[in-house]
Amino acid sequence: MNQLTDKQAIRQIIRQRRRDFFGARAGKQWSLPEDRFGQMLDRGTILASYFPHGSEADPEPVVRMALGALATIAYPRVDADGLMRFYTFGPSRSLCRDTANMLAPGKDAWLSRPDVILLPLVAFDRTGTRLGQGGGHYDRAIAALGQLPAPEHTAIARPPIVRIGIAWSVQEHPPLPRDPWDIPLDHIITEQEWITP
Ligand SMILES: Nc1nc2c(c(=O)[nH]1)N(C=O)[C@@H](CNc1ccc(C(=O)N[C@@H](CCC(=O)O)C(=O)O)cc1)CN2
Ligand SMILES: Nc1ncnc2c1ncn2[C@@H]1O[C@H](COP(=O)(O)OP(=O)(O)OP(=O)(O)O)[C@@H](O)[C@H]1O
Repeated sequence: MNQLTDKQAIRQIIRQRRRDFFGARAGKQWSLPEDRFGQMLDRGTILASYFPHGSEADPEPVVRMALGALATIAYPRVDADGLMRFYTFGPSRSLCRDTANMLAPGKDAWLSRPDVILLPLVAFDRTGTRLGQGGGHYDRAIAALGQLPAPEHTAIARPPIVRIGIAWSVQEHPPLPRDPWDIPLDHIITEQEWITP
């Protein structure tokens, strides 16, 4: 099997597992297995979350922690040019359906550059490989953010964006295929544990 069909086969298996797990869970609520945010989140940090879809894990416990630290929350939006960007809510706090048909901040939202990104995923492995929906949205968005110049008047390079996968424990898979464009995760948080490859 080549890498492409490999990825697709794994997506099918894990999506089914995720649906079964989600369907059987009486309480969909979960809490963070441990608080390791420490220095990661504080006033002024921009944290990108996402609106969960279907049986995806809900990043709500992480968002609640971030709001407590006075961080700002951003959400992804797939724009008409097919590129995904991150936005914080504008004055109207309106939502729209983006071109991927996901809930997203509306027209007046502000384009932003997150410091920490929570990534939805289909499957992950312990080395930080992430298998998403197959659109390549997150890999392309993070690659584009990395190319932005540092803020004006500073000689200091931007710190790298921290990437945290959010998943149910059943989405773990033995070593996944990794393509050259796949940007690895720094951490994975499940309802059971915090994994740092
Ligand atoms: N909650 C969430 N928001 C997100 C993403 C995501 O994966 N999850 N994305 C990540 O790139 C972007 C949108 N891209 C997407 C690309 C494809 C599909 C899709 O085809 N979904 C299928 C399968 C769902 C399932 O069973 O798991 C579907 O809706 O039928 C959805 C979103 C941005 N926002
Ligand atoms: N940095 C990049 N530049 C150009 N193309 C890219 C980049 N990253 C990914 N792609 C393209 O996106 C396609 C899908 O990639 P992949 O299967 O890894 O998606 P995914 O990470 O599972 O999806 P998603 O992030 O949307 O959930 C690939 O065919 C690849 O060519």
